[in-house]
Amino acid sequence: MSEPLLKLSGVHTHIEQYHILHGVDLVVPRGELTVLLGRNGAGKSTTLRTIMGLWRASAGSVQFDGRELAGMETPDIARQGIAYIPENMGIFAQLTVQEHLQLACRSGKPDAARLDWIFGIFPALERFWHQPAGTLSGGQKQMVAIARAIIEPRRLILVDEPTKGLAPAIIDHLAEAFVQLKASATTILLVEQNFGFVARLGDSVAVMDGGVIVHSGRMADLAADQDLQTRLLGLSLAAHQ
Ligand SMILES: Nc1ncnc2c1ncn2[C@@H]1O[C@H](COP(=O)(O)OP(=O)(O)OP(=O)(O)O)[C@@H](O)[C@H]1O
Repeated sequence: MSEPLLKLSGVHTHIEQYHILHGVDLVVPRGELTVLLGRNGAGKSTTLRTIMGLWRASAGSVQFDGRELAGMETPDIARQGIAYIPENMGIFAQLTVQEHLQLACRSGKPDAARLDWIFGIFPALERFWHQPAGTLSGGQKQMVAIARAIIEPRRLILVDEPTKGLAPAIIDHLAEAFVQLKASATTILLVEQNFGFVARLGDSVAVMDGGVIVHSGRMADLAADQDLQTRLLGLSLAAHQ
């Protein structure tokens, strides 16, 4: 098997006086969609922010294609070809869809073929191209956030709970978008709580609890094993209620 694209080993993160990640070991294989599951407060968002350098790892290593990211500044991490879509999406209400995508291009102008590919995935973005993002629905804003992340080719995309607060029809559309993104050989690390959404999409899965990874394996194995789901997802929920 080839070396994973991203590998976290023994990562600890402190936020002020709080010790949040307690030695995270996580492997993200190349070209796959890896899902990070776990209850609220398990440390999933902190893991993504630590990879991006938005929180500093206090110990451990974050290897990206053999290069150490821990200690690097966030813009340098992004320059490795890593995009991050935070839970709040970071959309600017006054800027149009066009302006969001232009700002995300180093050349200031999206590549025409790439833009056509994105419009194929999200036709609504072409329709609302000149509209301020503040006037779009939650699902359409999520599409802007994803489009902005992939307007230039990326090696790894980190996505934090893209389905949160979205209607089922929009979630189905997003699932289709992720299928197309995967087909373009982009590696994806997706944080989710919606198991139905990711059970079909994920290649590999890791489950977090209490700031550590408590399970990792193939998503197909977890999706087919009710007992394992209950033990990992149900039990961890019950234990913390
Ligand atoms: N800025 C902060 N200051 C202090 N504690 C924080 C901060 N951000 C997160 N935490 C704490 O870190 C822990 C992990 O939070 P994190 O957001 O990583 O969890 P999560 O698994 O992504 O859950 P959620 O789905 O609720 O976002 C929680 O106990 C949270 O309260």
